[in-house]
Parts: sequence; structure tokens; C-alpha cells
Amino acid sequence: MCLSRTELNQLPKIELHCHLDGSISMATIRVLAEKARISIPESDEALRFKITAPESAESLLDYLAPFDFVLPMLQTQEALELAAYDLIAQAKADHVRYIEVRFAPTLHTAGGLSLEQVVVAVTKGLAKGEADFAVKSNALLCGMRHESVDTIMKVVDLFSKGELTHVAGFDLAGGEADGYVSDFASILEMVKERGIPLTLHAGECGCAQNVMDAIELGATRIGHGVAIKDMPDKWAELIDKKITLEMAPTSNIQTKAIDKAENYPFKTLFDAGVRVTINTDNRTVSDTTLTDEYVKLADWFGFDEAVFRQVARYAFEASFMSPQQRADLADEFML
Ligand SMILES: O=c1[nH]cnc2c1ncn2[C@H]1C[C@H](O)[C@@H](CO)O1
Ligand SMILES: [Zn+2]
Repeated sequence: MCLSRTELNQLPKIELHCHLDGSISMATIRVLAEKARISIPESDEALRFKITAPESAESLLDYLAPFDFVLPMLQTQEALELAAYDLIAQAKADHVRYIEVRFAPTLHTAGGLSLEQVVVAVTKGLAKGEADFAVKSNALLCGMRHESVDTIMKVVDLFSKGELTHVAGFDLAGGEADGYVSDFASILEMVKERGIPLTLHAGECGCAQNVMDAIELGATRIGHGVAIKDMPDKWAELIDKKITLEMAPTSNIQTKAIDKAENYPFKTLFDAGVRVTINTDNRTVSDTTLTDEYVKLADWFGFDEAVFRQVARYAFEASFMSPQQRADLADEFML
């Protein structure tokens, strides 16, 4: 029997892949714009047009365009804290019990903040969100793929600052090109050496080899990884190494990682035993919620509750939670 939207909404969830700057609610964007004295459209319809992925998006690069609109509003500690708090409120509405919130600290320094101040502000917002909404979280720090190795290294160095808390892992985001992972081998070797948990955006643009390169260089999780559908001979390796794919159905269609729902490889990969998880990627840019993503997958593939519980267990196991967070949530997700 098909699960209703209400039943899907109420399932306890874990979200591993959600970008802070792509997931600020419209109401909070209005608050942030006013604080930053940035004029934005008055009508919600016109504002939505600016902050969501264009319907005509042909690629990941088109999909990323709305970020340029919101980033100027995210240049103070107050704004970052509000944005993080707002995201936790949205996660609560999806019955998310734990979320990893990613962002690129270097994109928030235009107003004079240090990288460290950026991270402190976000984690403060996450902590307030946890206190008010009982949603646990950690931050993941992204380097941007268009940045220099030196710049990204400064982000990696943040992990060595003992006073930062709730910073759980590293990622590389931004436009994807064939072979990009190996360009960052020196950074990723350092990440491995320092024992920093690693997830990498890969296989979002038809570049399946990037997924295998990411695994080779130490990623235990892959952001999207959709292109691995084209390399079935590699699935056994993913299963064997317990690699987890952070998939995001709406985003993956918008970026043209996949042409249409029927070809979305989630069920094929799940049935084969690959660890797949469900994520929003960007709630606002993709105009979605985690419940919407569950509803889509239930509609497309007729998944029952057991599938969603198994997927949540995969997310729990692959998460970069602290031992305490893991102990607190184990009963709920390791049924
Ligand atoms: O799906 C994505 N793929 C690659 N990069 C992305 C995606 N969604 C957001 N980003 C980028 C744009 C943001 O400014 C940055 C940090 O969150 O990450
Ligand atoms: Zn992403």
C-alpha cells in the first residue's frame, strides 16, 4: 500500500546533503535583505524567480546561478546565524532528526569576516536550532572547485583549530569537470592524513570516473554520484567499501544529471545493494523539502516504509555524527 504524504513526512529522517546558502526560506531572505540593505522584488512570485533554479536550466552551472543572488546577504555573523537557524526550523518540519549542513566559508568573507568567524556563526545558529527544535546537526565545510589549492587549504586548516565544534567533514562543491578530483589530490591527501571525514560532489555531470577517483582519494560518501549508473561493473566495489551516495532527485533532474524520472537510478542502485540516501541538496534553489523528495521517490518507485527505513539506516551509518549523537539516535535508526 502506498504511503500518504503525511506518513512520509512523519518518518524520522537523516539528511546528509544540504547546502546552507541554497536553503534559506523566502521569509528569512526578506529579513536578511533588509538587514543588508539589498533591494529585492516585493512580490513572492518575482522573488521566487530569483532564488530558484531556472526551469530552463540545462546544466549544473545554470542551476548554480541563484547562489549569486543570495550570497551578498550572507556576509555577517548575524545573517549566517539566522540562516542556519532557519534551516533547522525547516528540517524540523520534515521530521529530520539529524542534518549535515554544508557551506563554503570563503563565500562569506566579502564583508570582512574571517573564515573562522563564518564557521562560528553558522554553528551558533545550528546550536540554537537544536535547542529550539530538537534537530541535531553538524557543519560540513566546502572548498569550491574553482578556487586555488592555497585557498582551499585554508578551509582544511580550519579543522585543526581546536575550538571549532560541530564541524564534521569536508567537501568540494561547484561546477564539475572530467578529472577534477585528481586536480585536488594534494589537498585530499592532507584531508586523509588529518583524519577529516570526506564527502565529495562527483558524478553530477556524467563524469562517472570522478566518483571512482573520489573513492580512491578517501571519500566515504559521494555527493550525488548519479553517473555511476553508467558503470555497473563498479557497483560491487561501492558495496564492498560501504560507499554511500547522497542523492537528491529534484536537483539531479534540474542539473540534467538525469533526463527524466523513469531513468533515475535510485531504485536500480538500491536493489543492487548500493547505499543510497535521500537529500534535498538545496531546499530553496530546488524549491523542495525532504518530504517532497520522499513523495517523489514513493510515486516513481512505489517504495514502502521498509525501503525508507533502510535508506535512513544507510544515512545514519554514513553520517559524520559524534559518538554522543550516534548513541542518542541509534534506537531510532538502527531498528
Ligand atoms: O549540487 C551542487 N553541486 C555542486 N555545487 C553545488 C551544488 N549545490 C550547491 N553548490 C555550491 C553552490 C554553493 O554556493 C556552494 C556552497 O554551499 O556549493
Ligand atoms: Zn550539493
